[in-house]
Amino acid sequence: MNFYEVNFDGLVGPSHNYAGLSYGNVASKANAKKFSNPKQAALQGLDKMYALAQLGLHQGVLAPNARPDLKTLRALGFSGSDGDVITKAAKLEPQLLKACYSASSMWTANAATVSPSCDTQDRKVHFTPANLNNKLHRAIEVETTSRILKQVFSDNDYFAHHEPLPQHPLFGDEGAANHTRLADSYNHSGLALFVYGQDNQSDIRPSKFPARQTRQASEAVARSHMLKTENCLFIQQNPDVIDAGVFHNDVIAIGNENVFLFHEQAFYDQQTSVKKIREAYKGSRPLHLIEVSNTDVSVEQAVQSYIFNSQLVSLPNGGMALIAPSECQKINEVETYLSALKQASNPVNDVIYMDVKQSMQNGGGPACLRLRVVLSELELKATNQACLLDEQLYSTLSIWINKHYRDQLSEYDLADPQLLKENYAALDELTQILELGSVYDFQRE
Ligand SMILES: N=C(N)NCCC[C@H](NC(=O)CCC(=O)O)C(=O)O
Repeated sequence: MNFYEVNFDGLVGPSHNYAGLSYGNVASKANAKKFSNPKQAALQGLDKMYALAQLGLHQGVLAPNARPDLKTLRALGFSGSDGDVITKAAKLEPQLLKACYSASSMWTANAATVSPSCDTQDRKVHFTPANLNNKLHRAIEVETTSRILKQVFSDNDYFAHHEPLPQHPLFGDEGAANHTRLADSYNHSGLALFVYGQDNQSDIRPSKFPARQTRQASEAVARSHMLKTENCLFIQQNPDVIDAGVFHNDVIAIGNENVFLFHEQAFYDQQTSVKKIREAYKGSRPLHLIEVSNTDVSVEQAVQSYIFNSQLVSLPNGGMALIAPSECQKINEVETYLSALKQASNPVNDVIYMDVKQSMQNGGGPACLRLRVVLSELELKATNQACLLDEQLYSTLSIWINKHYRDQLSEYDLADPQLLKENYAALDELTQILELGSVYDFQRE
């Protein structure tokens, strides 16, 4: 049976804004307080999805969380009408209001870890929604994200949904951003490569910025997903690059099928880590381990350009394409490296640049915006078809965005209770378009 990788991109929500909420994420801090353009952001994301669909790839859409998150604000003691809650929070705790207004669920690489059925011992596709424990604005995503995933992959014969890991720093889990699968092809069982920032039993950790993913979290996910021990590898990210702004492994490495592209300084004790990957890989096709040297692209350039946050996709007619952020074209060394990469003897034979600047300014490149789900033909049929992008859905979503989204948002707009009404009206309509039922708190009260 055929298996496909389906990219489920997060639709950028109508409250997309720059709040400087992510300590350790250089772009988030640098662009704090800047005006955002929600409509443009959502259209950029949708255009990326459409471009991939036009390459002949299966493309899915994941609905955003509803913002503002009134449930959290009410739990923190803000009471009265919805408008009262917003007004009081804006006055007394503007930072909390920003956290509850973040559109951060757009970065669905952090929505969950997913293991395809050819890797799991019960032959189901397993999902663990990420607890995103390190940041408040992200930790509040998990409940709704989990509901959405259950609505998209609802058939229990094919899909297994786990509870998120306990909300405690010991089990900080950031989902697929720290997980790569290396295999001969999507049809074959593969090596689940988990990259963690910190092992709670070791002192090797960054000194400045937080390590968001723990080894203990990755191990728990691998256990729940019933992966074979011999098919899992846990390696540590280089703490120094976390301190340089690499807050997830997908900012310094990218894998697809039998290709793994990574920076020379990506991992702790890199030589040993790479040796372990080579030994653990059981495919019969050659594994392409492509190490990018610091002379070709420095860590700083990698963080600025997000070269490793490209999507590496297998094309229907053979070969692979790298879907890179257009910021890569602004740094000579990076562009030169990418031109050489597609000429070199490896499966990557095309580089396609994509403009997702609105997301990039918050530290989210093309790969952050998508959750990869490898599905067999039958599993794909069992998936909510209203969430799969075709010409019709592309056009419906374009109209929906143009109708509901504001052109511009500043932090002061978050204090306006009218924004809440607009957002909820838009999302209510979206759940009908994507046939999700009542996934939002405001629809369930
Ligand atoms: N690399 C991956 N997979 N994801 C990128 C996530 C970016 C996100 N930015 C933010 O949450 C910024 C929000 C703000 O500051 O307004 C984060 O740091 O968690």
